Amino acid sequence: MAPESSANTPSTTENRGNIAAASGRRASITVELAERSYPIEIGTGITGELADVLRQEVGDLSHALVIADESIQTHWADPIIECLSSIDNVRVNNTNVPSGETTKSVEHLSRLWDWLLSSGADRRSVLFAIGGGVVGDLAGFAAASFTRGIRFVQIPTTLLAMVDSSVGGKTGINLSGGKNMVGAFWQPELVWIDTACLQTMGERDYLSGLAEVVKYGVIEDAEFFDWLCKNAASLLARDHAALQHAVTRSCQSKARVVRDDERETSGRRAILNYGHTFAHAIEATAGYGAILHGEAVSIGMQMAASLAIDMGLCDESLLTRQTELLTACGLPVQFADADADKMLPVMMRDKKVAHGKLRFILPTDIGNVQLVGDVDPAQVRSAIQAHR
Ligand SMILES: NC(=O)c1ccc[n+]([C@@H]2O[C@H](COP(=O)([O-])OP(=O)(O)OC[C@H]3O[C@@H](n4cnc5c(N)ncnc54)[C@H](O)[C@@H]3O)[C@@H](O)[C@H]2O)c1
Ligand SMILES: O=C(O)C(=O)C[C@@H](O)[C@H](O)[C@H](O)COP(=O)(O)O
Ligand SMILES: [Zn+2]
Repeated sequence: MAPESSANTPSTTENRGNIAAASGRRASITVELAERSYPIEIGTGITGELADVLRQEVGDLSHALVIADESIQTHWADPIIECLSSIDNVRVNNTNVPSGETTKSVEHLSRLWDWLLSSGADRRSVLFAIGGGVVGDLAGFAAASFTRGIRFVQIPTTLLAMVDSSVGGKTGINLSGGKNMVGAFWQPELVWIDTACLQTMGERDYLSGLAEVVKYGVIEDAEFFDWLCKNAASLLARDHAALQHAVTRSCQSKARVVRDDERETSGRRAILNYGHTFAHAIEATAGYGAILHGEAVSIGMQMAASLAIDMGLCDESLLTRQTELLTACGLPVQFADADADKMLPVMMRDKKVAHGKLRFILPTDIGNVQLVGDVDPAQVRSAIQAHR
């Protein structure tokens, strides 16, 4: 076992303090990245406030290119388009992509490039991604690559996208052999989170988002982990106040980590990958979409915790507490079809692999993780077997 970095820094008042009340109803968090800094605005039923925020945050807006998940076009994208059209001298084009993980593909990316071209997009145009993580990742990469980069705005409509994928600028698509294998770091101009969207989500997709919320508690926010243990029932009931707190706290966590290591070079940002080496292999081997990303992350965090116990990094009580919280959140904690023979070759393509060696984010206690290299593949197999 080789701990490569103690990837955590203690939480301080300073780095918890990046939140401000933007209005009576909205909270605002800044992702501090010098000239690439941008706000995350969080509230419920706030579409009426978007035009003013765009005037403030996205200057020189004359052409909006709206890419929305087809299933939320009427309910959530149309009101945004109405708002954009109400801004003086703004031309709006709109297209849809199909729902589901298989849309994060080179075929859909290529169609979006052609659509951008035929819509007359130029370097002053602004792309709006409305939907879950699939749309955010795909449309974000279209923005990163079209004419070598145009501005974009993230309008996440799923819990997972609100707490994780819309923030931090990781964009990309899948290859059949591996998740997110082609992409770019490309930060948005603004993340606009209206938690009202969560009320129309299907149960399975909604619960999937809770896995990434639990992740923040384990990797760097023990106090939030305890809050989640006490408030899981309110989150399951989609209580507005509980959601506002969970989304805000998660975005604060993500903003802190991204500020400290935007491009995952120092090891700090890699903590957001807790459970993901296993999760991405589960998703790819099960076939994209069969197991949702958050479900795979839940199972992957269990496997990572078992690996950490086996390596003497933490004790059993961590796994017990994590299992209890994930179960209370209605998430799976095992995967009967997990096949180490199929998963290990996929895991070797993980982006944390260095010099041909697997590296994992492993917990030492709730709120603390380490980037650990040179792990014995036999122990990785045992961790997979432990959660079948
Ligand atoms: N870029 C990042 O940092 C990052 C972080 C985490 C996850 N991800 C990626 O995000 C993806 C998963 O995102 P996801 O969970 O949002 O999945 P998703 O985008 O597939 O959305 C889940 C489902 O919810 C539907 N939907 C969206 N909004 C809705 C609403 N308000 N009401 C009803 N239905 C709605 C969609 O049509 C879809 O069927 C994965 O590809 C994962 O790899 C990226
Ligand atoms: O933002 C990050 O950094 C993350 O790792 C967040 C993860 O939840 C997310 O699933 C991400 O897409 C995984 O990135 P990858 O680099 O392992 O593909
Ligand atoms: Zn993830």
